Amino acid sequence: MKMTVNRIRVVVLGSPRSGKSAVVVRYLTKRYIGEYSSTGDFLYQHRVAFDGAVSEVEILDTSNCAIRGCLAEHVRWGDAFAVVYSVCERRSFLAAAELLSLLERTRLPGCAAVTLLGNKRDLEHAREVHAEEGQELSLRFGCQFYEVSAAESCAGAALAFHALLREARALALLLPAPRRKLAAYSVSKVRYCQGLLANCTVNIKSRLTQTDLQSVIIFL
Ligand SMILES: Nc1nc2c(ncn2[C@@H]2O[C@H](COP(=O)(O)OP(=O)(O)OP(=O)(O)O)[C@@H](O)[C@H]2O)c(=O)[nH]1
Repeated sequence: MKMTVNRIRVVVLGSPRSGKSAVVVRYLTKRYIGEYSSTGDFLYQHRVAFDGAVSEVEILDTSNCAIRGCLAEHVRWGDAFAVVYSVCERRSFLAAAELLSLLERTRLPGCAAVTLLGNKRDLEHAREVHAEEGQELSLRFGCQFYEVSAAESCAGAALAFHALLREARALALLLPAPRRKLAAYSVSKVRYCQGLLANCTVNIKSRLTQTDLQSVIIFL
């Protein structure tokens, strides 16, 4: 039997409409859904097994948190961060750089796993940010980097999240919790999805079947 070693909290940050929800749902359900509710944050729970151990993973898909004033709280809450931008929108890339800078300033160095995701790579004709620029930014901040397309395939999102979780788990094993956490976090501001995306079925503007929801518990 596999042993549960830890809980990993992942925060997904990025500009509005960069595709945060699309990437998260792609990873969790392997499905692409065109439109999502943008009214608030969603907390997803799932369980992953890799490298002979199980982790309980919480993924916080944020929306407009800079405007709503909960960004700092999210940054304290997370163990791992996926910073998403759209390769078709330079402004979202600059915002991603700001977010990486914020993470560097507010988290102890090397104490949080971070990945930079350039989404919408399927829209090559509308590209405004070259892959090399994403690569350079990730090197500057010492984080992982992937270009993905939530619309086109689930492979990129799965690879990126898997690598992020692996790094987060390694950090959790190496560093005691007080060094990773600078403050406790209240979940009162997020809609907590007990069970399998129970709340999200109402908010995602396309219906997920019960089978889809069950597939949220995935084993990598
Ligand atoms: N072509 C293409 N469109 C995408 C991709 N990912 C997301 N989109 C579209 O981009 C729009 C925004 O996607 P969302 O996932 O809602 O973006 P978000 O960052 O969660 O948006 P907010 O919640 O407003 O911050 C939607 O119309 C999606 O269908 C992608 O990989 N390729």
